Amino acid sequence: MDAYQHQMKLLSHKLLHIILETLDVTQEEIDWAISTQDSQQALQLNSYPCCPNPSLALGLAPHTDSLLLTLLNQCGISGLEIFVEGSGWSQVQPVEDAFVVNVGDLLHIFSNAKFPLLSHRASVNQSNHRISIAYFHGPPVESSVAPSSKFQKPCFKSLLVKEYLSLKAKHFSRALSLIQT
Ligand SMILES: O=C(O)CCC(=O)C(=O)O
Ligand SMILES: [Fe+2]
Repeated sequence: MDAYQHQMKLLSHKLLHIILETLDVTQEEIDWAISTQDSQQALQLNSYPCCPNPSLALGLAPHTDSLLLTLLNQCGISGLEIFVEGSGWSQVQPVEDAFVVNVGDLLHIFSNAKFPLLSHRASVNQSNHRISIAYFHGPPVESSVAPSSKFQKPCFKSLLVKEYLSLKAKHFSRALSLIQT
């Protein structure tokens, strides 16, 4: 598990570098997102046992991920669903040797909403016990999050990362609207 987490950390740093370069942000901001000291990282193992009637149950309720970036491994069994405006919930089929990369709330804020969030959930199935592995990467909890300084009209207020996370814990999907300018 430690080796897996280490590889996820390296991959999330590489991806964030590429993503942030497209925003043309400052080196200081890149350091904030990727800084190795005090950055948040967590590996979450999700376990969804078989369910006799999947239409009556959900594995994981709809949500957006809170940190900057998530690397999700579906371990070969489908179950992840995303909400697409206009067409509703649709399944994300697992692709061999590939991860699902989710933009988290903090990256949405930092990109001044340029990178959209996708609400997602996990369904259960009758025949397979499903496991998924989510790796979450975020900046230090004591740092501040705000739209990058390159945006002249920030659409979110600045606040501490830990303040945003407690707003999210209390207000779930309404947290973002509470910090809109
Ligand atoms: O199990 C899945 O496919 C989704 C997991 C997830 O969204 C999460 O852990 O945040
Ligand atoms: Fe998630």
